[in-house]
Amino acid sequence: MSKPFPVFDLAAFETADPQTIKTLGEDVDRICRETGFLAIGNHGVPQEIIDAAWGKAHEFFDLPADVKQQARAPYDGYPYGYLGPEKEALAKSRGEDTPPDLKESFNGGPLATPADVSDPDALSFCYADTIWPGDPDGFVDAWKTYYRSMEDLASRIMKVFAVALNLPDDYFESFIDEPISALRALNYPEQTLAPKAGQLRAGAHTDYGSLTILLPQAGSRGLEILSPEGDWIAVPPVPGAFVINIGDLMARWTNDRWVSTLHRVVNPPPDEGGMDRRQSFAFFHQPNWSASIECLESCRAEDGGAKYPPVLSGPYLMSKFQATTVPKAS
Ligand SMILES: O=C(O)CCC(=O)C(=O)O
Ligand SMILES: [Fe+2]
Repeated sequence: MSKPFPVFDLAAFETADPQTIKTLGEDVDRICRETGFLAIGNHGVPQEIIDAAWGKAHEFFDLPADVKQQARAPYDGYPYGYLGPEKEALAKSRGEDTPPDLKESFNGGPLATPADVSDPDALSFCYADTIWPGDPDGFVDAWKTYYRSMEDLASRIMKVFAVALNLPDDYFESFIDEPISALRALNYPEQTLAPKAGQLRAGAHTDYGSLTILLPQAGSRGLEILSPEGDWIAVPPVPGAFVINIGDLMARWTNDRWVSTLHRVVNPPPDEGGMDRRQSFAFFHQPNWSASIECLESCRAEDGGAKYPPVLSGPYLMSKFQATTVPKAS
């Protein structure tokens, strides 16, 4: 029997007494050791901000393909702008060769470039311009407002994570004060044609950063996580809540105490009339470009060892992202 999907009450945590905070932190630690997926309710992000961004993304995906292409990423491996269907295979991030994912997406990076950034890779990759669409009207404002809300929510969740790891609640602050997070609106188009063998809406992958804040379409199906027992289990959208999951950098920070769980988005079953379109938002919170992600002292093995060498947040992200690009057919 699968356990009910855990929902964490963020406002309750933030206003609780020290003993309750500790207990809630222990709950989060347990969840992050088991699956690293939970829902965050009572998060305080205004519904109007969510609805506005969601609606504009929906209008954008409804545009004809040639109009969407006007906002396309200018070359393969460019991180932002519109990425049409079959342009990325997430399973390739793990070295698995699959047909490209069926999803299309619009991607946007940090809203500003800090004055002290000079690394050419940082400037040409994560601080590259977002290629904004001209249509629909109001898209950019709604997007930026949602992005800011996610940035703020992510830093509040990082405080919960610090407590869950028995660290001072501001422990991660200096690693995430110039975050290089990206927001991705995803659309899984209606499936009128049978997929190729092994082709999914989004192939099995782990996320790369510290944490992801997902907003799956209300009532939709398709998101699955690999359970510790090795079964694919459905993650249901939780009304009024965001689904969050930890990424690879959090697993590295904690020496795999916490798991960056494999997940995927499967095709709707054809025998249930399921060709349905599905939309989602994924906010990938990513520590500062040059933050060194190194095993936390409290997570080291008894002999002081760590499973992974330190990595820099930005270069790690860049290498993972570029591995998933589907090169143009020549
Ligand atoms: O659309 C979803 O529900 C999940 C998307 C996802 O896992 C991703 O983009 O990394
Ligand atoms: Fe993901």
